[in-house]
Amino acid sequence: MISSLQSTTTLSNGVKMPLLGLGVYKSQEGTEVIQAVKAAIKNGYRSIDTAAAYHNEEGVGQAVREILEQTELTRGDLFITSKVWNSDQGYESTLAAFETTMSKLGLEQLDLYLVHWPVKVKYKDTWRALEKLYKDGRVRAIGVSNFQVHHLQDLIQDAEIKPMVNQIEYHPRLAQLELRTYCQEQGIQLEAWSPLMQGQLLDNSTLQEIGNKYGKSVAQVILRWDLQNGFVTIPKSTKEQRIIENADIFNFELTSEDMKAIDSLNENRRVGSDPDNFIF
Ligand SMILES: NC(=O)C1=CN([C@@H]2O[C@H](COP(=O)(O)OP(=O)(O)OC[C@H]3O[C@@H](n4cnc5c(N)ncnc54)[C@H](OP(=O)(O)O)[C@@H]3O)[C@@H](O)[C@H]2O)C=CC1
Repeated sequence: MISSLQSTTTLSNGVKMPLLGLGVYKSQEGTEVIQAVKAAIKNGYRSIDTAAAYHNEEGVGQAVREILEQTELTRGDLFITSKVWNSDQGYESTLAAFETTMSKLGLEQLDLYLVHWPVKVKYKDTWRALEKLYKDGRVRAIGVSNFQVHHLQDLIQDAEIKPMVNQIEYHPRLAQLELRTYCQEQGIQLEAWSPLMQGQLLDNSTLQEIGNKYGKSVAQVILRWDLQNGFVTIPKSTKEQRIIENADIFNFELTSEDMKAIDSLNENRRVGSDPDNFIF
């Protein structure tokens, strides 16, 4: 149920994942990311989305440690995600990358580990490494990111464990309809990255009009639309006021007309790379 900032979705293996989390891509390692993560958790967030490629896992880990010392929260209250980067893909290299991530984070167990991008030829070996980490209890859930339907079909046909999550670019300009249907059929939880289209939708008049009806900002309208569409969402901000604003989405409900009006903004337009054509 979408009722509060602590609301969760249940992944296919029974693990509960918060519906809303803080993204930390481009949050600078050190003071900036530490302050953002602490501000988020102090204001009720329970989930943080980082990656080896963001070069801020040490700051995320430090913020988590400080929060656990300063509050009554326990490690089990928090949900930390990281991702294996493209140059580390392959079986042994993923296992090694995971150890580096864990020592940077200073954690014993990760909540969710994702294959960051579907690096051709390698992603199946990478997935076998994630399956091992899961079976060994090092991670509570495993998933992928930026996988298209054909990548998922290819992966699943050889996999022992189906991905529990697919984290994809998703916002009102990029509806991902086919992928969405496929993941829902397969029981794969969808998670929206760049939900605010990196700020590019904030002056959209349709979204502004909908927001005005509820006394909500465009960011809040989009994030609520994510949740009502069944997505976990992870907006990024380093500013406490916006971190609070982005989480204040549990006290209103978009009508089906609002949802349709937002759906109609789709242009199949990305701000990030195309998973079928990326070079990094
Ligand atoms: N798996 C993948 O390949 C990818 C995953 N991600 C994940 O998704 C997260 C979110 O995506 P991201 O690309 O960061 O972009 P978002 O769509 O979350 O937008 C972030 C931008 O919007 C600004 N912003 C945030 N909240 C507000 C607000 N309420 N009002 C006005 N401006 C606002 C932020 O600025 P400021 O910080 O100054 O507030 C920042 O410039 C990432 O941080 C990362 O964790 C992202 C890209 C790829």
